[in-house]
Amino acid sequence: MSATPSELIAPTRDEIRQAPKVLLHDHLDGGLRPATIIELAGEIGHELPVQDAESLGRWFAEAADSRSLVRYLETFDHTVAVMQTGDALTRVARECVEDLAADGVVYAEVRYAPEQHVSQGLTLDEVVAAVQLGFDEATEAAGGRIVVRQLLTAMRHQARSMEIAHLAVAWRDRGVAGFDIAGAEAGYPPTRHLDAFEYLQRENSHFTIHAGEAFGLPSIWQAIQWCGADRLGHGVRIIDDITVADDGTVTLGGLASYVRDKRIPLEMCPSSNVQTGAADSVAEHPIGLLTDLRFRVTVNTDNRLMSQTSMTDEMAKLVEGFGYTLTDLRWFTINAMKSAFLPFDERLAIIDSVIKPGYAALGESR
Ligand SMILES: O=c1[nH]cnc2c1ncn2[C@H]1C[C@H](O)[C@@H](CO)O1
Ligand SMILES: [Zn+2]
Repeated sequence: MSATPSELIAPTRDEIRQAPKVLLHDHLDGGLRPATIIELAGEIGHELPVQDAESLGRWFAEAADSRSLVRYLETFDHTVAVMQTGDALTRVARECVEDLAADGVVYAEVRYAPEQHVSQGLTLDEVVAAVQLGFDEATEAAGGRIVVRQLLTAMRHQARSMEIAHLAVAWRDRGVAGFDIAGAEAGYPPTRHLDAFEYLQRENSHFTIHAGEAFGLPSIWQAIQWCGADRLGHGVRIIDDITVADDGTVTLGGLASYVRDKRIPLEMCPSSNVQTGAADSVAEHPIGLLTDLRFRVTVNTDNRLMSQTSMTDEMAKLVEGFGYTLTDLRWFTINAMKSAFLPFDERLAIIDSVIKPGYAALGESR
């Protein structure tokens, strides 16, 4: 069978932007517009390293470009500082959805840690409500072009995961689709929060765990085999359990086999991984091999501000690095939608009525 043109021709940036995209791993406090940070900081007297929006955007990218997750995470001090009131949270949430919709994202799960937004007196409940208000306002304004859900994150070095898990369950029918843990990985294994994960499992809830980013296989193994994670945030170090011989023969270890066999979704964030040192470049990112081996790979932004990126940018970089076509981008997108923490019928509806027609309109119809 001869290849169709879309299988041979690299999609243009404009085609990638138009194509429906699904985002499962995006931090609310990692995606603020620089101009918004400056305005909000001015209102509360928070001192920023630089004063104009363009330099601030550059500052975040350069400071995050540290080859160290711990140093990368220090940049969040400034974004979290300006997200301490209901109005600020609602604004940031609204702008996040506006930016994602303008980028052609049709479904997004956006995460943040409610416990980091209570320093000026908001309750955890008020934090979630303020974010939801922003999401609701923006999705309504977008006229149904985008569906957005919250994921509530607990910080792995803190001890509030059980509270946050309860919060996620309490908000499950009001816009919260799941739970996550994030923050410095080395020294803070997922099993530290085992009680929260066991509680969520008993509640039939969904959760993902940042694992296999700044620490290797033991973290992934714990996340899956002890904690029962539905998905892996990054999971890029699963590559350590795969060997490729000189003749090209690939051997999967027990954990890598399990992850692939069980179709455990990998929330891969190429640009972020280059900044934290988890990968040397996007073109050398393990996403290439993992895609070839048909792991359940998804493409994500992680932190649009710190990486100065978008879903279109991440996909464009992968197209450049690996020669991916619209067929591949559609595969990533359907993988992501299948892996969403949304009820099955709603996932299917978006695949059938939004994603497939969207790619077909661009000439990708298989
Ligand atoms: O890539 C990441 N790995 C671990 N933690 C992260 C990453 N990106 C953001 N975070 C942290 C910093 C944020 O303040 C927190 C909640 O979104 O999650
Ligand atoms: Zn992340």
